[in-house]
Amino acid sequence: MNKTRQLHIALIQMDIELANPTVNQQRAEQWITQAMSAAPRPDVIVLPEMWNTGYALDRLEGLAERENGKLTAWMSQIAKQHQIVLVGGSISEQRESGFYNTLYVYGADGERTAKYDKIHLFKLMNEEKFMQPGEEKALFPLHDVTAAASICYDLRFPELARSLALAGAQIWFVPAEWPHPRMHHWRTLLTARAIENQMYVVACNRVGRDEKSEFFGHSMIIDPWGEVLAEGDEVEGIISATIDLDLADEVRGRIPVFADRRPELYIHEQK
Ligand SMILES: O=C(O)CCC(=O)C(=O)O
Repeated sequence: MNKTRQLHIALIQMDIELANPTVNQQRAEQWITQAMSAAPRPDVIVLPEMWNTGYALDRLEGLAERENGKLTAWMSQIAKQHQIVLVGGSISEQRESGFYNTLYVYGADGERTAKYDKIHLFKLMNEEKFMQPGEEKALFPLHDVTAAASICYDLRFPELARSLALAGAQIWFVPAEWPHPRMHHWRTLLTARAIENQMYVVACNRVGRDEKSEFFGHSMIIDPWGEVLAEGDEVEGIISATIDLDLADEVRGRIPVFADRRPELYIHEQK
C-alpha cells in the first residue's frame, strides 16, 4: 500500500480447463506473472472460483486438491514471491469429511489470512450432491482495513453481505463461475451489494465454457458509491483498478445507512 491509502487490485479473468488442475495452475501462474509486470504493480491479485478443476463435480475423487496440499503451498509461495495479497479464488478440496469449494487468502509474507468454505451450494449445478457446505463466514485484515470473501452463489444472499459489512468489511471479494444467461443478475446484484453496504465489491468471474455452461467474465471492481471502476468483457484478461481505502468511511458518513438501520423491525433479524 502506498501513502495515500490506495490499493491496486488485479483480477485474473481466466479460462479454466475442466478437470485439468495441472494446466490450470500453469495458466494461473502465467496470468499472475503478466499481472505483476503491469504498472502500477498490483498489491492484491484475485483468481476465480474452482480454478483448479472447474465444475468437474462427478470427477473430484483424485482430482480435487488434498487439504494442505501442493496448491495451497504454491499460493503461499506466489504471494510471498511477488509480495502481494493473493485472494486465491476457490479450489475444490478433498478432506476426510468430503469435498469443499474452498477459498484461501495469503498475505505478502506467505501466511494464510483466510480460509472459507462456500456456505450456499448451488443446486442448479448439483453442487450440493457432491460438496459439503461451509459453516462460517470469512473476514480478514487487508492492509489496515477489514475485508471479507464469499463465493459466487453467495452473492444472492443480501443477509450475508450485510452481516459482513456489519462486522466491519469495507472490501468484499467474490470469486465466481457465473454463467450465461444470468449476466443481468450478476451485474445488478454486485452493484446493489456495493451500494447498500457502502463497500467495495471485487468480483472475479471466469470465461470460457465447460460441458454444460458458458461463462461470461465481466469481472467487476465497484466502489462503495456504486461506481464501476473496472469491468471485463467476455474474453480472458486482467481487470484492474486502484481503490481508495478511505472511500467506504466517507460514503458511510455521507448517507449514514448503518446508523439509520431499524433492525428491531426486520423480521429475519428477530429470529
Ligand atoms: O447464482 C447464479 O446464477 C450462479 C451461481 C453459480 O454459478 C455458482 O455458485 O457456482
